[in-house]
Amino acid sequence: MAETSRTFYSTLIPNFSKPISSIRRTTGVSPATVLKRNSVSCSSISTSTSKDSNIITTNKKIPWGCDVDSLENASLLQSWLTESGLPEQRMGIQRVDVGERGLVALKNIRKGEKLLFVPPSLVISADSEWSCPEAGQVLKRNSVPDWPLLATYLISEASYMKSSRWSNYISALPRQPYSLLYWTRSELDTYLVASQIRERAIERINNVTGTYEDLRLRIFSKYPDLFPEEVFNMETFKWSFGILFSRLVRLPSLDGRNALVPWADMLNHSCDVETFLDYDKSTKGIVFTTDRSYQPGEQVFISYGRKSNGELLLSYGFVPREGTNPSDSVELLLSLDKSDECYGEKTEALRRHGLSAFQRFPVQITGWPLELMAYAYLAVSPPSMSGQFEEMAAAASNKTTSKKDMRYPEIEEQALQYILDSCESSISKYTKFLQGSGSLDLDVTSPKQINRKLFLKQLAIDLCTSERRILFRSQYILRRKLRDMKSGELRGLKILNGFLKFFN
Ligand SMILES: C[S@@+](CC[C@H](N)C(=O)[O-])C[C@H]1O[C@@H](n2cnc3c(N)ncnc32)[C@H](O)[C@@H]1O
Repeated sequence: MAETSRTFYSTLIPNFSKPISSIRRTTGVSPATVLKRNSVSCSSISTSTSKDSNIITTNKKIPWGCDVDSLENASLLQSWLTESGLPEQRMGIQRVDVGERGLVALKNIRKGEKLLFVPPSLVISADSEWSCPEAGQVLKRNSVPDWPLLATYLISEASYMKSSRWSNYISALPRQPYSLLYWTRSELDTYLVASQIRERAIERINNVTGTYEDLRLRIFSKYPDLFPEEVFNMETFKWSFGILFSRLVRLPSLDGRNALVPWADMLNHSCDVETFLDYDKSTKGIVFTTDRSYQPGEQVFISYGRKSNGELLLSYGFVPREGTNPSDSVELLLSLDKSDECYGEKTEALRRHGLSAFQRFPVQITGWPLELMAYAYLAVSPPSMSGQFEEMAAAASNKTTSKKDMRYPEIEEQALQYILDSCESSISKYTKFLQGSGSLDLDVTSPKQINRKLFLKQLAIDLCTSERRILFRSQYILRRKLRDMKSGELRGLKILNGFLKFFN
């Protein structure tokens, strides 16, 4: 199975590929259609220009969905799926140790077995029928891409409550999915100050906000009967995008279609398994093939993809235990020195290859990518090497196939020292956060807030500990390399001195 088939899709939301224009008002929408909907107040949205602008500050409850651990709604979902054609399963939804609710083996499951068989009729995709077909037609006429289309679809169906065919599915979805979308700006600043995931979360929140604003301006405001603001607002979009980020799956064997797969999306992630959801052409259903055996009562897992702990926190709201994720990585921020006399020239070369004077690169416990090394060469290279700036920038951008293993022995030591300095400055930020995290200001008058704070703090501590561990490893390797280089140089110098003495 292809790698991509296994991943819960979590890239940033695509922007509209072309401007949505020439929208005409449709007629013939029955007001009763709108009245059937349940209203959602948008009074909780903050549009202030404060530090928290673009971020919803109050988490008003969504009137659909359930508590993240509700088994009652999950069993209603199970009954409805069975009535709707889901074949008998070898797993059941239960309360679990990892991920609150999950799928548990009911029988012995062998390694290599195909499980699930969710038929395409029970899958939500961009082609699903709308309870309000006119709303779907408007979005399609305006070429709204899959992600915003599905986010709108989910809200639309949720608002139809029992009249939607997906009502049992939506009732079993978490009312507040775990995701960094639900962290306020000040929570991100406080708890993720050391981690580059903070930037990724801010980018994502801005992306979701921007996507909603785009839809509102270009479509919703022109069709208020189809998209009333009590239903289609920032709060409901935050919910639907939170659901998509944590549950949408990409199915390569169905032309890479993005889909919500009820029942299959009750499976939790484990870093120890390498099995992913996909459409199986022979059985005509969504399946996954087990890569280990399970005893009755054991929780069954899939993989959400080879993601770092930071990426798992960003989309799914959890951090695996330290040292258990072989795909873990930390993003290291590198930058050009503004006082470098070639700063302008280097920045230009980077810009031509889609990079900037500040760039993040992933570092793994096993090492760092060639792109990072190329960026470091560029950052430290002297004016005499300006003829090579272009190839260094190209290699840093990963867009070149040639010169992948480029080496510049004359500046290698400076380049490694530059990476070491960046690593150490990042380590000191993590250490400062981790040392200070014991003395955070907890509000003891509000137990709910304490729980939230403690919960977020624990996630941040887990993330920062795992990210710092990777940096410590890089620091060790870099120091050793530099020491070896220096002792090599010293040995070279001694040999040279010996020669000189001999000839003298
Ligand atoms: C696709 S859903 C899985 C079903 C989910 N547990 C439920 O009850 O709806 C993904 C969510 O499950 C939880 N989850 C999945 N794997 C997890 C893990 N290894 N540790 C903790 N939580 C996990 C996270 O809340 C994540 O956002």
